[in-house]
Amino acid sequence: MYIRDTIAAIATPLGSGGVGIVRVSGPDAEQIGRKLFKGSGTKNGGGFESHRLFYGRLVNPLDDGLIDEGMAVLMRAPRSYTREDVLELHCHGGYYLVRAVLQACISAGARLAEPGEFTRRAFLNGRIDLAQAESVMDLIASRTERSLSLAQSQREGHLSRALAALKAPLVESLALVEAHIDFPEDEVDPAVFEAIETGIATVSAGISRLLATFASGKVLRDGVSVLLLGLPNAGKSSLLNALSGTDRAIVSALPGTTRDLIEETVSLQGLPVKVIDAAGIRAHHADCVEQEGVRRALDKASEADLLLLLVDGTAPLSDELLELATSLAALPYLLVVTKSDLPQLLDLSGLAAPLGVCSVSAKSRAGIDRLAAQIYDHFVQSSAFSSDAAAVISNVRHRDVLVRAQRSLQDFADNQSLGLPPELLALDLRTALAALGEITGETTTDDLLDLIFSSFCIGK
Ligand SMILES: Nc1nc2c(c(=O)[nH]1)N(C=O)[C@@H](CNc1ccc(C(=O)N[C@@H](CCC(=O)O)C(=O)O)cc1)CN2
Ligand SMILES: Nc1nc2c(ncn2[C@@H]2O[C@H](COP(=O)(O)OP(=O)(O)OP(=O)(O)O)[C@@H](O)[C@H]2O)c(=O)[nH]1
Ligand SMILES: [Mg+2]
Repeated sequence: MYIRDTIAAIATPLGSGGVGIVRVSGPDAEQIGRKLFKGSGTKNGGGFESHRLFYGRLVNPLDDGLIDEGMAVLMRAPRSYTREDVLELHCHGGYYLVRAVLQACISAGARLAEPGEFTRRAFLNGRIDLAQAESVMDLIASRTERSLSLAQSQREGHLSRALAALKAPLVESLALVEAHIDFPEDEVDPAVFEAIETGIATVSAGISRLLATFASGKVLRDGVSVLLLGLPNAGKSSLLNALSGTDRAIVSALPGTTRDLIEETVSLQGLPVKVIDAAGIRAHHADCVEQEGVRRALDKASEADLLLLLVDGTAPLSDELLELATSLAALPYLLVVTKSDLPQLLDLSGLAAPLGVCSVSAKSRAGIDRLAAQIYDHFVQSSAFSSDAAAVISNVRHRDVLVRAQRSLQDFADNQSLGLPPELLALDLRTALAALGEITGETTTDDLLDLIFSSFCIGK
């Protein structure tokens, strides 16, 4: 990929919208702007004043034919998103219109940007590091306040700074080890060994602390799925509606109402949760459609991150329910007793509740918030955030890199106690350092960058 050329892409979602933006970055951005934007303010001085929005006409550079009325801004390097000259063309947000503006940019000499290429250039040109570039995608993908604030914290560089703080003692220890490569061991001051050991222990503890945030960080970023299972009429669809505050699923007094899987994503205290409602489980189906629904429900059971077994609190415990609970034995579930606003006839003794019990009413909403909190607590360990609230890892790539770095530090400790020569010890520390550098992108390869940025959307 050449960074000398000029790229263009649609920056706004495709479809109808108030405004659509086409973004151009690279050395020809200004020239392209002159070819296809005719604005009153840009005429006389013969060009764009940087960082100023102009009103004018967007025209086809091939024949000067009108495309749209629009606005344009040129942001001269290095004060731009990519640190290159960036041109933005703002037109009406029409499906065809925005494409026509993009096509005009291509006609004027730009090339279509690859997915994530604007952000990749921001990284390659040193405006942001790799962890910050990755956070841009998380920003776009986030659906709850919590996942957004995780992404913002990473974009602001909290993770990068935490890593820098780990690298410093590692670099110092490496310098000490390397300084003693040429000296036989008995000439080395024992205080030096101690300094190295302390340094490495600090780094190792810091890595462990970051790794401890991963499980919670990942679920807050990516969300989880929760499957509602139970006998027909247990109140599954009513609970889906209560948790989501919608009328998403049909509720009726007829057992066997729901057949398809019905999903709705809700935010439970900022945790993105995909709640899945399913057919009630029973052996004697009304018809083959219900039978298929039951099959799909049970299939989903092993896939979901958490099962809620819903039990109608107004009915006595049935053999069917015991059978269902037993069939789930290998999959831990949270037992949810429903319809708590009505007189309760259910005796729970004899029914296992591996993850606890809670009682709710979809009708009065009693217990709904407590259930939401229980689901949240099941996935998010608040302890992971209490100590070092700023830096959290939520990305599998970062986790894998930290595990690798930790392993190299362990190798260092093992090799040191074996009395191996400092050359080898230095190698372990350098490997750890290089691994840490992969998160922020000091050590990286084109393949890694291709992998990361290919999952971006075009135009970002
Ligand atoms: N119209 C528009 N809105 C947008 C973006 C954009 O590209 N265009 N952004 C795209 O993601 C986001 C804003 N992110 C940006 C980040 C940095 C710079 C930038 O120019 N930074 C320079 C200069 C800062 C300055 O002028 O002081 C720098 O940091 O060197 C611009 C946008 C969200 N909103
Ligand atoms: N009073 C009261 N009635 C409820 C409550 N939850 C559900 N119901 C009633 O119980 C019946 C069954 O509710 P659904 O939510 O359709 O039950 P389901 O588990 O989805 O049933 P299927 O889709 O047939 O498996 C309906 O008549 C609901 O109005 C509740 O909290 N309180
Ligand atoms: Mg239902």
